[in-house]
Amino acid sequence: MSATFDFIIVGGGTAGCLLAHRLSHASAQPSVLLVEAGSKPEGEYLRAQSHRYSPVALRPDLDHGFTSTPQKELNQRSIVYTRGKGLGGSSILNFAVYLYGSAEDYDRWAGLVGDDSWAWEHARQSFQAIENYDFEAASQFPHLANPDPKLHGKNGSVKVCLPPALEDDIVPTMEALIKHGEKVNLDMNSGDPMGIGLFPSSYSKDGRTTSATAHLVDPPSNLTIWTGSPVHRLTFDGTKVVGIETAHGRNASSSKEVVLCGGAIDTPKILLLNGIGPAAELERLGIDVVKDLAGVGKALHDHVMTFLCAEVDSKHNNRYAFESNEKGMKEAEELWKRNQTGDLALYHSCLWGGFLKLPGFENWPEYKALDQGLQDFLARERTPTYEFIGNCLQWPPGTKLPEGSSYITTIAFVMNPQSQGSVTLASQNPDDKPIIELGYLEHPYDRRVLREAIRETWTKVYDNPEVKKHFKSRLCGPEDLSDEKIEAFMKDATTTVWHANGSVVMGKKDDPRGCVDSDLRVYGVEGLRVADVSVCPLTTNNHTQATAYLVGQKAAEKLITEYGLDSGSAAKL
Ligand SMILES: Cc1cc2nc3c(=O)[nH]c(=O)nc-3n(C[C@H](O)[C@H](O)[C@H](O)COP(=O)(O)OP(=O)(O)OC[C@H]3O[C@@H](n4cnc5c(N)ncnc54)[C@H](O)[C@@H]3O)c2cc1C
Repeated sequence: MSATFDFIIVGGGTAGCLLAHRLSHASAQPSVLLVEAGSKPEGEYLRAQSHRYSPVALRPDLDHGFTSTPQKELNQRSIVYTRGKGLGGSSILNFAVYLYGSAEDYDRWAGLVGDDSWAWEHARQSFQAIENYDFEAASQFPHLANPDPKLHGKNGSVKVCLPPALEDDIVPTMEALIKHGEKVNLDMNSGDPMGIGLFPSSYSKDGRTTSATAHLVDPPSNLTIWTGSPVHRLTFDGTKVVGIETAHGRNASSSKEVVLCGGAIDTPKILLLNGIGPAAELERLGIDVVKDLAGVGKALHDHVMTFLCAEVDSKHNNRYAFESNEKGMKEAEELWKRNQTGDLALYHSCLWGGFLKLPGFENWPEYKALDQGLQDFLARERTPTYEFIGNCLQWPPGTKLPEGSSYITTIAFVMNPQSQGSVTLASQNPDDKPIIELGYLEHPYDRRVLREAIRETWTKVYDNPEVKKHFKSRLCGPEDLSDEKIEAFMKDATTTVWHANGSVVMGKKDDPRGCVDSDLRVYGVEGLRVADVSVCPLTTNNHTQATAYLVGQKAAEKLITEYGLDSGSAAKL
């Protein structure tokens, strides 16, 4: 006989751990089962700032190991599609940028789904409930970062922090850009992301916060956690979901609901395997249809980016000298282990950049061809056309530089991508990886944005006189800034930001692509909700972990209120 829980959460990732925490701490103490495919990750190297880019390489066991189909617009390249596996999900191995998105995103989200609880004013309160913002770090650079404490939370579990120290080149480079006309944004998480600024991150002086380190410390006795347990089957009573079965045949029943938090690739996979999706597609694979739902696995959206890297003289910065010095690196590891200080707390601890408009975008034919509602949204003051990051890993990684040289890596991103991909099943075997078609750059608007964003980023940073005087050579970038050369470069260099979303999209009842309603209930199936970034009806203008936390928080607020689990919490909505 299987054990029965009030709620079963499938996927202990970014959204899933937060949801498990909130539900299990509600005053009614509902019984909650959290079922995670991967392990409970341990290990010091997941923790230092400098390692923000390396968990995937160091711990392949924490990655689901997906690869996309060959991409038509990217010279038929396939993209390695990392997804976190283990308690914490993708928050274990993401690059830790912590940005909310624009107020415009949430207001548009609310409008698209017809539910004000997703609008900015409510989203802002939910963001505050999630975070524990460290203001001390910011106090050192008040002209570059000065968030208003009233707009941020102190009582949440996700530690959000501005960098406590900056590498040598960051302040001068930001100041050089500001001198040449860039607006500085003192709080990138105010709902207005426009301008350049220091990006907060989910690193604190204690290291990386994952959703598991934030939300699963000391779990209460009414929260049961199964790891190493990929869920393959949903169990049904007619069209009502009443439980789950894992790959190893372990069963559990739900007396209230099952909530899928498997992320933008696995959640549609679980639905499709269990007969919820486009009927014709399921029948072709011999899967019995429980609910014909055309949008499942469709509308996959993602941010794309290209790295741009230049060799500079080492008077600009000494990142390369640090990274290429094995002895210094070992000492830094020792120091980090001893007291979380030293070079590993400095190098790559800070990402800075900007969310900006591309000049003249309103006149592009690619913009004018979009529907009017979208054009209006893109034209709003707080909606960026592109993002750039001002310093990142050396690119291509491992490039050897002569003594006296270092590097600056910038990144250009497309915001509000219009290209669409899909997640479909390769077979009815749950062990088979799904087919991930990303559709990158297939929409002409995205190609235009990326082309102009590359030109703007390159010009803004490398042609700035303060940077140019240190410039030595191009390590990664277009041969020149003509349309032709940039477009050729895009085909070779465009890659993912791993922000997949929208594959089980939230929509109004009459929206043909809608899979869940604004309370996250799967249309036409009782007892089943989805709470992860697969529900996003638009790709928010940020890096998506904060959006995942927001969806987890909203799911908790809605379930707690609906089931009357915590009388005090109703006021929060
Ligand atoms: C390499 C990388 C870098 C990134 N960098 C950033 C960044 O710097 N800043 C930022 O904001 N965002 C970043 N992101 C994106 C961000 O981390 C994700 O959008 C977000 O974490 C997704 O959260 P989620 O809850 O939807 O899914 P996830 O956090 O991926 O959680 C899904 C969970 O479900 C589990 N699961 C899947 N299938 C099953 C099953 N059948 N049974 C049981 N469990 C299952 C998975 O193992 C996983 O634990 C990055 C992502 C990656 C991969």
